[in-house]
Parts: sequence; structure tokens; C-alpha cells
Amino acid sequence: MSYDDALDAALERLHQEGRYRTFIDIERTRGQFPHAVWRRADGSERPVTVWCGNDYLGMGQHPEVLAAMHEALDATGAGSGGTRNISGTTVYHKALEAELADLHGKEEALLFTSAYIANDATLSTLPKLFPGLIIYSDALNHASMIEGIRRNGGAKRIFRHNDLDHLRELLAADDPAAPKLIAFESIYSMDGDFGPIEAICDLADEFGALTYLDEVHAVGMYGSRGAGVAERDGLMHRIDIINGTLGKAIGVHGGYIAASAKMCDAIRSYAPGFIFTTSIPPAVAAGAAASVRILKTDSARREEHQTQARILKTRLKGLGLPIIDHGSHIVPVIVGDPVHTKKLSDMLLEDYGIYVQPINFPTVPRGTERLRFTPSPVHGPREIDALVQAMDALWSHCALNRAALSA
Ligand SMILES: Cc1ncc(COP(=O)(O)O)c(C=O)c1O
Repeated sequence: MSYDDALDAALERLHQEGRYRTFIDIERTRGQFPHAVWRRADGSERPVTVWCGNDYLGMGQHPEVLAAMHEALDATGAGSGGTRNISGTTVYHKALEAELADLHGKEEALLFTSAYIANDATLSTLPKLFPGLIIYSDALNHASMIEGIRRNGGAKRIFRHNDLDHLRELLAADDPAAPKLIAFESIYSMDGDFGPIEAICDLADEFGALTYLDEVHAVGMYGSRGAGVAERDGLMHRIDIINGTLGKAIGVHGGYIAASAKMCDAIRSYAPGFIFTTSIPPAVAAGAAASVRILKTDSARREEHQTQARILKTRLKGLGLPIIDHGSHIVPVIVGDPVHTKKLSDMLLEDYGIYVQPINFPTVPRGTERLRFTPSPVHGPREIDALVQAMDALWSHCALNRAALSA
């Protein structure tokens, strides 16, 4: 088989399984979000409202964030010009790390090019620091954590999602003297359910394990200063390593960990995913630092975000649509098969100008294919009304069941 034939076969497999992904070309205009323009393949345009963005708080359009980026861009130029060790460290990177360490109440923070890389690089490096380390990983952890754990060559145990009894059983079965780390998330983004942070910290204390918490879907949105669910629940001091993104609620780009100075120093010194890659541009660091700083005091924006999510869930539930509701900001509507999920997504876009991507297997289990809406403070009553009316009409059009789901 030629290389070309092999590529054809690999792509065909995805088409056959209904897993081939096509990009939807969405063009934004500064200050217009969530309104944007969809450019079709033939070049024609359609105005759309974006309902699946992860710029949860609209910070990517915040004038102070944009001003900070412009200022740094004008002062320093486009790129960082190197890895952090070789000319890629600037005052902007250091200021952002200080801002993040302060946010999470940790001694230090360490920037990565994304939260994916932060998870992968940190989790793949930890066994080099703690020989014999056993990592206990929630079954629904993000792909970036799974990849890091898979590649690290150390021992791993997968506990059933949020199942404390199973986690305890696994911890108890291992050598009490072995170094251990429990890796989990504060909000699991597909169902929007919360990780049992306090109970996991209790188990970590009991079994002498470190805790690693991915707060990617919570940073900026939960806690009095936007540090995440651990802050909201008064548990930040019990987490050894916090992972966060600058690309979702912070509205810019990049990722980080926050931890003790020694932990950050060791990861900085050992992790190839930190050492051998160009650092984020200074302008990106400046924008992210401005955003983090603003969100530390802008609790009104957080409250508005939660209110919009509650309103949307209540309205969709009022139509009898199967919503998963764990009380977070994520609004998953379960359609239950890939064909209807795709059809709904296509019709919402073409007929109603509403952009939401279908979420299918393997991202979610078969039979739970869904549309996942992400409201923000800039989705007003007009946008919510339009979405609710469209969902009502399309649900009837596709003759889908109207049955409430329990959380
Ligand atoms: C739980 C979780 N962790 C990490 C990431 C990676 O974040 P980033 O987009 O900054 O790479 C994601 C991305 O969606 C995520 O959902």
C-alpha cells in the first residue's frame, strides 16, 4: 500500500465511523461576540450567534485585555523568540506567573503553551521526580492528562468516575510506602459535573498522596477571585498542583500549573514539554495577566454568567428537553444518537443562524450524543429566546422525545 493509499484508508475509516471532523469557518468582529459570520465553503456568508465558544466570560473582547496586548505588541514585537531558557522569558511572562500564583494562593506558577501541554508535560514528568510514583486517575479525565500519564512509564490506576469507594480500594491495595498522586478535574466539561474535591483531599491525606487538580473549566468562573472550584470550596491549600488554562474564561491563550516553588522549579527543570518549546508571545502573556487581574475583582461578571446558564437550563427544561444539570455553567442537551445530533447542529446553523457543534462518540459515550451550549454574560435575552425557540421547533421537527433527565 502506498503512503497516499494509507492516508486515504485512515481518513475513510473516520468517515465510515462518522468521526471525520470538518471545520466551520466562523469569523468574529471585535466587540460583536457572540455574533459572528459563518463563511460557507462556496464563499457565501451567514450571520450566526456562537453558542459553543469557551471564551465563557467574553474576556477575549474585553477592551483592557486588548489594550494590554496592543501595548505589549508595540513594545516587544510579535513572538517571544525562544524557549523560556533561551531568550523566551520576559517581564510579561514573569508578571503573569506572579498573577497566577497569587490567584491560586501558591508560591509559584509555571506557564506552558496550552493547558493540554501543561497537563501532558507535568504528568509525564512527575515519575522522574518521585521514583515509583503511582498515579490514580479519574476515568473521565481529559485526554491531555491521559496522554501524560500514559507516556510517563510509571504505574497508573484508573478509578471509576467520581467513585470514592473505588479510589479508596485502589489506594489501599498499593504499597503504603509508595509515592502516590491523585489526578482529577474540578468540572468535567461534557456533563458539567463537579469532582468531589474535599473527599479526594481527605483520601489523599489518609494515604499520603499528592493531589493534582485540573481547573480548566472553572478558572475565572468560580470562587470569589475566579481561582476555580477549589477556591469556592475553601480547598485551594489542599491541592498540591493546580492546572489551568488561559484560553477559556481568561479569553486569551496558554496554560499553566500553580504549585510550591520547589515543585514548579522541578517541573521547569525536567519537563521536555516546558524546556524544548518556544514560550507564549509577550503580548499574549500581557493580555492574559490583564484578564486574570480584572477577573479577581469582577465577581458581577461571574454571577451574570451563572445566571445566564441557569436561565437557559430552566427554559430548555421547560420545553421538556433532556438537559444534564449538575449546577455548573455547562448546558448539555442529550440527543442520543449521532445522526440527529448532526442534523440538529446543521439545521440550527443553516436555518436559524445558531452555531453549536455536535458532540459524538468517542468524546461522549454512545447513546449520549449531545449539543453542548456555553452561555456567557454577552448572550442576552434576545439570543436566549432565539435559541430556545429554535430548539423547540427542531425537536418537534425531528420528532425527538421530550423527557426530563435526572442529573
Ligand atoms: C479538562 C481540560 N483540561 C485541559 C484542556 C486543554 O486546555 P487548552 O485548550 O488550554 O489546551 C481542556 C480543553 O478543552 C480541558 O477540557
